Amino acid sequence: MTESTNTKTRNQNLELRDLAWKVAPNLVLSFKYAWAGVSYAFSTQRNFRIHTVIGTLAVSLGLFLNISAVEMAVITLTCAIVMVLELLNTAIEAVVDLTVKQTYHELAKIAKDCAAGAVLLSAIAALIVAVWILLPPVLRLIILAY
Ligand SMILES: Nc1ncnc2c1ncn2[C@@H]1O[C@H](COP(=O)(O)OP(=O)(O)OP(=O)(O)O)[C@@H](O)[C@H]1O
Repeated sequence: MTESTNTKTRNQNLELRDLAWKVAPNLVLSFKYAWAGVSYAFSTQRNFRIHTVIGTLAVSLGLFLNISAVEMAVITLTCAIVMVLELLNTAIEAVVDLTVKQTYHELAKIAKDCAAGAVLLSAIAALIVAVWILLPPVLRLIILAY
């Protein structure tokens, strides 16, 4: 690709970006919009609230049990992945609804089902990780108590 073709493509991309209703002019506003996305998901998506509560409980339990730094990192990352995928699932649902409105479309179904499947797989993985890491110290604590 020549230099002029590169410049032309870059200019076309910038023009397309101008089609956004609003572009964040600075970092603070970028954070504000990102936080608005998280707040929206929390207030409208029951699953996101459930994952937030379970994630907070898992991380708190890890801190309480004084597990190792690596184990703590694995628990935190696994919980974060579930929540990140839930946010992406919400974003995909919104874009699909925007595109097909209230009409049935096989591709809309595939997009939504796959996005939901991604959340499901990550939640199963998170459950396995939590049982693997948190269950042994919890059991030890129970055995010590009796
Ligand atoms: N426009 C559509 N065309 C075809 N199928 C659709 C369409 N909209 C929704 N569906 C089907 O209905 C299911 C639920 O869609 P919906 O938009 O209600 O997601 P949801 O229940 O909010 O999902 P989640 O619980 O993951 O947030 C989808 O997984 C898909 O199978």
